[in-house]
Amino acid sequence: MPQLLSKPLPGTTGKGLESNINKNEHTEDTISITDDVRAADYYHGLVPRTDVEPLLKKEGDFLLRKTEHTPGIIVLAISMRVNSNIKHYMINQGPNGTFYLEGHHENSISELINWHRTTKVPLSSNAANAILKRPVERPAWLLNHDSITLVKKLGEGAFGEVFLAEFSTGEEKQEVAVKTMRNEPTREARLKFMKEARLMRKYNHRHVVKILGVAVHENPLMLVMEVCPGGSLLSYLRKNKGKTGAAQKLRFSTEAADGLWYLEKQCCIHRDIAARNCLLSAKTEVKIADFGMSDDKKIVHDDTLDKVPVKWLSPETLQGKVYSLKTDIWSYGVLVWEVYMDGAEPYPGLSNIQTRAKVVVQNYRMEMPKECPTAVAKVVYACWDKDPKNRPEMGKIFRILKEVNMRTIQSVR
Ligand SMILES: Nc1ncnc2c1ncn2[C@@H]1O[C@H](COP(=O)(O)OP(=O)(O)OP(=O)(O)O)[C@@H](O)[C@H]1O
Repeated sequence: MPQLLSKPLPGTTGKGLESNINKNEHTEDTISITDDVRAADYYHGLVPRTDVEPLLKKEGDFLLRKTEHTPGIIVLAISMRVNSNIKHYMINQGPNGTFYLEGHHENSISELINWHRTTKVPLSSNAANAILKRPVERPAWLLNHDSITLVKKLGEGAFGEVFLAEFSTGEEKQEVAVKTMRNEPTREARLKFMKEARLMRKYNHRHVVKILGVAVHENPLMLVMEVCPGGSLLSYLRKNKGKTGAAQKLRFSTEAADGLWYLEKQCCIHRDIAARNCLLSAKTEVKIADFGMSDDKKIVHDDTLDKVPVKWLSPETLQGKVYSLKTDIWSYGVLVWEVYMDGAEPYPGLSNIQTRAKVVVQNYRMEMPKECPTAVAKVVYACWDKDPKNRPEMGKIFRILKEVNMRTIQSVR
């Protein structure tokens, strides 16, 4: 029985900042990620197969990555395209410290890979075409921990902390925000983290937070994104209670609609639209953030309904556990309510259970405050139509709000 190459990831013991994260104290997570492996262009770290498969385009394209072989057991594997499929071959370690796939042993992993490349000996005797041809380099979004310096904590999420950080690319340094994954993430948590990053990579819009990449070579996993110095829209509204003007509230609502319209066109169901998940740039422009629950499907069935934002969810989602773009439209209505109510908690005084009963059974809807323009209030009520088919699309909402903006500007003149 071959010995597995790598050991389970132990916890990080680093002390750093206000948390126990320090980029300079790398987790000694495996016995074999030696410098030659770490430095190899084709070493991709702990990246799920969903992320590497699109990179392996031609027969013989290959890369090296870490993968969770069985729960808690991390191994090194060569992923490659063979006979139009993607195959993953685990690297084994011999008792005397050598590395091998089947029969041939070498003293290091890079030597083993070189040997298979130059001799053209297939990686498996069962796959004559499993011949290594072209090493696939790490894509630009796969970052090194060394290029990220954490500066200060900005906030905390369910999976870890968010930091202000400095990201260096060669000579250039850039301020970024880094979402970290608590140490020793479960496989499920790690896959969720990578999925969030994978979705964010697809989007490019001025009202959607941009991702620069992920650092996954070691713990803690890091998601590097544009920094939004204004913090969350919710905390801004609360801090500026009674001071946020009508024009600004309309702008916040319009910009959020713009970002969501873009996501709607990309077929992205965000699933957690709320003021707490909108961030503000230095110029207080709204950026839709937190894609931790999102999916690029038309419909998502999620049986868990555990820890869900009940007060932001539509009746059919609460009842049928089904999420669609129309769920986001409903949540957008709640977001606009939050904006016009200076960040108040929706359904004041009601618990989640009471809210659910009132919304689903009694068809109760919150009232929009008087200061909200009639056209905007009408949009919100349309977003809260019991029948998802009657809810407007985001493009229409954006156009209506834009028109209200124009009328406001003209009346001021
Ligand atoms: N790009 C960013 N720029 C500035 N601050 C940010 C950024 N991203 C997050 N933050 C801060 O960190 C806090 C936590 O963000 P995060 O998205 O992890 O938390 P969350 O909303 O609880 O998400 P999750 O549900 O995924 O745990 C935010 O409320 C915000 O204050």
